[in-house]
Amino acid sequence: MEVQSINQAVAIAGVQFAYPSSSTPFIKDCDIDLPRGSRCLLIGANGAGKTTLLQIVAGKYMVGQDMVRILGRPPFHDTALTCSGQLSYLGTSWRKDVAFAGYGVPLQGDISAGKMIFGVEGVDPVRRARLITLLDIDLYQRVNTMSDGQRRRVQICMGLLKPYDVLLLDEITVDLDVVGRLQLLDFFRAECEERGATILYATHIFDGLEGWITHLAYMEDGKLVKSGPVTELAEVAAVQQGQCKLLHVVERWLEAECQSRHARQAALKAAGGEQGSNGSETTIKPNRTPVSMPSKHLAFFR
Ligand SMILES: Nc1ncnc2c1ncn2[C@@H]1O[C@H](COP(=O)(O)OP(=O)(O)OP(=O)(O)O)[C@@H](O)[C@H]1O
Repeated sequence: MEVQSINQAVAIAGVQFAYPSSSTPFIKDCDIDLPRGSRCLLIGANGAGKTTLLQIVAGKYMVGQDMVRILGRPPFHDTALTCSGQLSYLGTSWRKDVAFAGYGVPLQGDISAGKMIFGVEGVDPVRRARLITLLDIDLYQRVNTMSDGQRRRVQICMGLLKPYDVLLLDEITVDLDVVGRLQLLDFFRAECEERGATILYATHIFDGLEGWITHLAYMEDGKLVKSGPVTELAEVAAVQQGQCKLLHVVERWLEAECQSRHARQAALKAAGGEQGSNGSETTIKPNRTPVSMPSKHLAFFR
């Protein structure tokens, strides 16, 4: 890998990763360069590999030291990156991990939100107060009496208490109401513009993201098929100029992906074989439409 510019926050180059249950790499051909201060939207169909890629970038899986660099350092090998909070990951597994291990406080327990939030040491009180207000947290409410969305707000608050340089978000706003989500997006934008923080955000909810994102990365079956600054992606640039909706652009990409998968499967079926959605293995993806299942299962859906 070339020497990284000091302005580069995230550098992903030639990353390859296979889950232990598979002999072939699922993640491949993924290159992303994000300068400091950027906000990159990571999108793709269910099962495309967004969470896997985010977890690789978060240093949860080992890949070659040159394949992923965060602030010039390899996240799996350089554990100080995550321990210091410079690299932070908030996602669905974070919900499970932090619920029982984060800061030694059980998030499902009979404890007030305030006790949990104020239990985190070394926090700037101004930042903490700003987050509590922003996320509209009732400090006196016990977390075991909270709704999913309220508990989610406490989790997000705790995850953002310490300022990060690079933040990885995996569908964290899914339980939030519309206003809460938009306010959080504004907070993130300010973090990027004022402090030079960098955000990589995987989501299926595009509301409020037009004009928010600076970069986009679209994954298909473990590969990045479109990525770069929004100004360099013609269809997304049109979104930024208000000519169309991001939702509709992504919908077109997903439909095209689906159609080409079906065409591949039909061709294989005609040739007498069976193939999985990535064209290399025979699999059933439970979150795909029935049409993508091997032909022997289609009978159930006819
Ligand atoms: N621990 C694991 N072991 C083996 N395969 C896994 C594991 N975790 C995920 N996968 C597989 O990797 C693929 C990508 O999953 P991943 O969760 O990264 O997708 P995603 O794009 O985040 O999907 P979604 O939008 O549904 O959250 C899927 O086919 C999934 O079944």
